[in-house]
This record gives sequence, structure tokens and C-alpha cells, in this order.
Amino acid sequence: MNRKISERALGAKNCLSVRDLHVKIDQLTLAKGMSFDLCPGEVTVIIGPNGTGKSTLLKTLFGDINKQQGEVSFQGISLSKKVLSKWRQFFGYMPQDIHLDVELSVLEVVLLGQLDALSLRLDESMVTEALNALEQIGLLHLANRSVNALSGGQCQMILFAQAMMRKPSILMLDEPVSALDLHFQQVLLDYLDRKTKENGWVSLMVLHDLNLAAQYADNLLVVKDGLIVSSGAPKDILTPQLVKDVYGVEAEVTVDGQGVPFIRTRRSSHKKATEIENRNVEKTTTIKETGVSNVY
Ligand SMILES: Nc1ncnc2c1ncn2[C@@H]1O[C@H](COP(=O)(O)OP(=O)(O)OP(=O)(O)O)[C@@H](O)[C@H]1O
Repeated sequence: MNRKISERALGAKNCLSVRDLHVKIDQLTLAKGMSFDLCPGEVTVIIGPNGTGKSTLLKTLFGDINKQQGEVSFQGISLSKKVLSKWRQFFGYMPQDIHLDVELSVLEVVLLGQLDALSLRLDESMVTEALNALEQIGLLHLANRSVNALSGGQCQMILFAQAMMRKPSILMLDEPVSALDLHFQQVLLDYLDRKTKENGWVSLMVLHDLNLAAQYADNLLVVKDGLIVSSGAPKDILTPQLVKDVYGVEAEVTVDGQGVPFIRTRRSSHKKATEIENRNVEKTTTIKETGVSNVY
């Protein structure tokens, strides 16, 4: 585990703490002793290969999947000792790939983020708050539209607004920008970063785009084969070797003027072409050296 994270977390009682977490689904072991701390006011991004257990980790923290062993706690309160519905009140959680197939308007779906506080009479201030949230992410014009009629990216933004409405202590987003264009990726991630810092949220999200992760993460958790194989600030841990070890991909990493790493992968077709070229050079050399004309 990265020393900076563990040292900072030692004195921080208000963190989301995970110790020696083991998770198994059927015969598949998806966490083999994970330990980390996520602190208020910081955005942590989980990266790692497909099928490696990133979503499972989020579901376990939310209490959707039972851990086999280990301890999950927030502000010193243990998940194991808390009634699940109460535990979940800490969270705003946006799972991966939710399809909104309900006869509700956009405004109603955003208001559902406040389900715990809703009563039969709708509080005017809540409506104003929901409309403000939509305005801040540039989607106020959709407020009265049926969610059934939204595009995939619009749905993703609306569910993000819903998670915000919960005013969570812990915000968990599973691939929140997978359906978003460049503009809305920036809107969502800028908003998330700002609100995390303003409100002292513990924010945790899964991203596949390493450059977005490098730009927006205060800390990265790199997950592979059920283990946190690396963690820390992007500039400290995002190296060509890490990209190769985790994804099996050759990449160049440069750092911009603000210290943000930029990852550029090499096209595998280029790599293959180079390999073929090198092999041809070797063959030609062998032919020349041996005088054999049919060496392949
Ligand atoms: N309910 C389940 N029953 C059986 N296997 C499951 C279940 N949930 C997840 N898995 C398996 O656990 C593994 C990890 O899944 P998970 O969705 O956590 O991976 P991930 O890292 O989030 O993947 P991706 O990046 O592709 O979204 C996968 O092999 C998946 O098939």
C-alpha cells in the first residue's frame, strides 16, 4: 500500500476504512485482503482490467454483496454492526449501466435522490434544489421530459444529479462517464471534484479512461486479481511499467506543466508491424549469413 495514503489515514477517524477485505462470489475470489482508507474531500478513482472486481468492491462497500472477511467502517462505525438501511444513508451510489424504464419525469427522478426525506407533501425547497442541480449540470431544459425518452448519456447525467441530491457523505460512481460526450464528461467530473472539496465528501469512482483518472483523481486505487496492486497520487504511480503490468499494454507517460500524467498507448498494429519488420530483418540476415534461400 502506498505510504502517503496509509500515513495520512492513520490519524483520520472520519475516513471510509477497509481492512483485510475478502470477497468471494461462487468460486471466484474478487478481493484477497484489500486494505485502504478514503478520506473526506478527496476523489479516489479505481482503475484496473475488465472483470477484476471493481464493481464488486463498490457493491460490497454499499452492503449489496456480503464480504467473507475483513472490516468496512465509516467514521468509526462498522458496516457489520449497522442496520443496512441506516448504513446506506451515508451513500450516494450510482451503479454501472442503469436503465431508467419508469413513467417518471426527469425532475421526479432527481427528487427520488431525497427519498429518505420525501413525504406526501412535496417541499418546495426540495423542488428548487432539484431544479438547481439540473441547471448546474446544464440539463434544466429536460426537467419535465419523461425519463423513458432520454438518451443514454442524458440518463447518466440525471442519475448523477439524483446521487448529488442525496447530499451523501460517501459518493460512489461506477463508470459515470461511460456514455458521455467530451463536454458532459467535463461537466460531471468538474462538478464532482468541486462538490467533493466544498462538502468534504468521500468520493470514489471507477473509470477506465486513464487520462481522465489522472486528471481528476486525488488518489488512485489500482485493482488487479483481487488485490490493490498500487495506490497513490496519479503523478506518483502512473508509469509505463504500471500500465504494462496491469493491462499488458505498452504506453508512454508524459507529465504536463501542472504535474498531470498523460498516457499514450502505442497501437498494437504498430507493434505487430514492427515485430514483423524485425523478423524480416532477422530472416534476411540469416539468409545472407547461411546462404540459404528458403529460410522462413
Ligand atoms: N452476481 C454474480 N454472480 C457470478 N459472478 C459474478 C457476479 N457478479 C460479478 N461476477 C463476476 O465477478 C467478476 C468481476 O465482476 P465485476 O463486475 O466486479 O468486474 P469489474 O472489474 O467491475 O469489470 P468491468 O471493468 O468489466 O466493469 C466477473 O468475472 C463477473 O463475471
